[in-house]
Amino acid sequence: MHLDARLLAAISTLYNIKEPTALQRRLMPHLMSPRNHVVVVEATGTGKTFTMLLAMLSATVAEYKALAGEKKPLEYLKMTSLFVVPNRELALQIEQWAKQILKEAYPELGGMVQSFVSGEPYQAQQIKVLKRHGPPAIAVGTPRRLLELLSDDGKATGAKDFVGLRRLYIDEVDNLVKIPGKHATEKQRKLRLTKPRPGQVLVDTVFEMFGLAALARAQQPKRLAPTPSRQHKIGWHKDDMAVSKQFGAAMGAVERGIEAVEIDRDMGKGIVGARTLQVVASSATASRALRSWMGRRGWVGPQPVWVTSEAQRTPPQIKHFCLVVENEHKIRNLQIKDKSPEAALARYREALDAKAAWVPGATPWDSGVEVRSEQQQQTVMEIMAEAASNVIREMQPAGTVVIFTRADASTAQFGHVLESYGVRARDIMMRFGDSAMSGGSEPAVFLATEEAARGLDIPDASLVLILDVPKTVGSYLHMAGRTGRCGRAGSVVTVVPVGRLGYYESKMRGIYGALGVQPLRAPFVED
Ligand SMILES: Nc1ncnc2c1ncn2[C@@H]1O[C@H](COP(=O)(O)OP(=O)(O)OP(=O)(O)O)[C@@H](O)[C@H]1O
Repeated sequence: MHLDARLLAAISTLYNIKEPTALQRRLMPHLMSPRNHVVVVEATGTGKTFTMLLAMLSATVAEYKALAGEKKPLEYLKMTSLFVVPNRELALQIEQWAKQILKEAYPELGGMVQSFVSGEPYQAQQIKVLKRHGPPAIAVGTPRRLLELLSDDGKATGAKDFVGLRRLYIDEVDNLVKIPGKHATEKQRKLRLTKPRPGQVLVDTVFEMFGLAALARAQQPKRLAPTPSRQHKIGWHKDDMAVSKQFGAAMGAVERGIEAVEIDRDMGKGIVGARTLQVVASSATASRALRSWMGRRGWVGPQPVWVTSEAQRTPPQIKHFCLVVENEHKIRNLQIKDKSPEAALARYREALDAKAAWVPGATPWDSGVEVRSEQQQQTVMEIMAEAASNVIREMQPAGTVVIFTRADASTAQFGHVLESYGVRARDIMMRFGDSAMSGGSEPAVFLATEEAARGLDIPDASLVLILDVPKTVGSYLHMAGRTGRCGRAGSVVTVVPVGRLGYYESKMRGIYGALGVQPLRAPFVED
């Protein structure tokens, strides 16, 4: 199957995309083969999400044309593709891309895509669309919201709609399932087993519904919808444990479902050429543990196609800087370790002295977020805001700035403090409603949290500021990856407190080491 020519013309007009990237050349043929399950693990900003959407649109347009050509009712095109993403912002972005592309290429198919996310005014709009037009061909949504709708068969959508599902695309898969890491405690592991994340529940539920619906279709065409007691059982918000207990059976049901679809040669009446449910999972960070977990669970079948390179997970053109706040009056560049034995001995002596002189809670940096007093939090915010405004002034970014705020400060609170330092910033969500972000020549500045910005594409982002110690290497990689998109230049400045006995500073060294990147010295800061 080839990519639809009108869709290609549209992305050329809209985004000036003329040539496929190396990743797209490798990935697209697999996405376009419905029998292939695919796992994509590539650096941030390489076009994974965009390519998945393009394949989904192209396949759906082809199915639309086939049905229209045979004068078959278009309702068979309901819920053929499901795009699951971890956050509302990413779902809205994908929907926006899809609507822009369809408006340019196939204006009559604009209603083919609908996002399903939590919060108003989105929920009211979704229900209105579902009531008026029924489920869309392509649903893009967050797990929690999709589960709510799925378990609400009467009002919105339900298992019966899944008989036609052909594509299940899972973006940022590691964030959706969050399997316990290498160093997780026994308690954390148990908790995740008994309380799986909504993303995991959703995917397992979809498999089950798809399998059961296809099976029911093959055997008892008139009884597709699950019984009310069954609907209750699969309701996430009512009893997620009940759902998790059914997981074991889920994949078996899918296999049987697939067989049933295969046996039902007459499926052409309802589904154009559907034989299997194609599953595609992607992320810039998918650990070995996650990959084997997906394999064991059968999410991507026994032999998925792996599209991955051993290249750096962080784009090589991104420049990394790290500033360390020692106290209210001193900020400096991260010290790069001299690895000689003399230097190691000197560091050891310094650490002993520092330990002897250390007074618990003496500075805001010493205490954890949860025990920091209000006054201390305010001090930390002031210092970070001042540092952020200085970095923006000194670096003079050519494009948008994205600031990741500290975990203990709400973006609204921090925005307020930042404004007193002359930087007008808005929440990242505002990007969807208001394009006139910056006044005059000032760059647009957005405030974000790690969770809300996962996977977001801000093509002209040229500076990312991380005002906290990233939790993990993966956290840093995804935050940093909001810049340097698709080969463009970008800088990332992380501002961290020195931490108790230099702990945060050495954590940053560890992160850079794990990613194989060398932080640069910011010339505007004295060492
Ligand atoms: N062939 C191409 N040439 C130039 N730009 C492209 C091409 N294909 C996609 N792009 C652009 O590249 C960006 C890709 O963003 P996308 O979100 O898909 O990347 P991603 O790999 O999913 O990133 P992340 O890992 O951060 O989620 C988009 O702005 C898109 O317009």
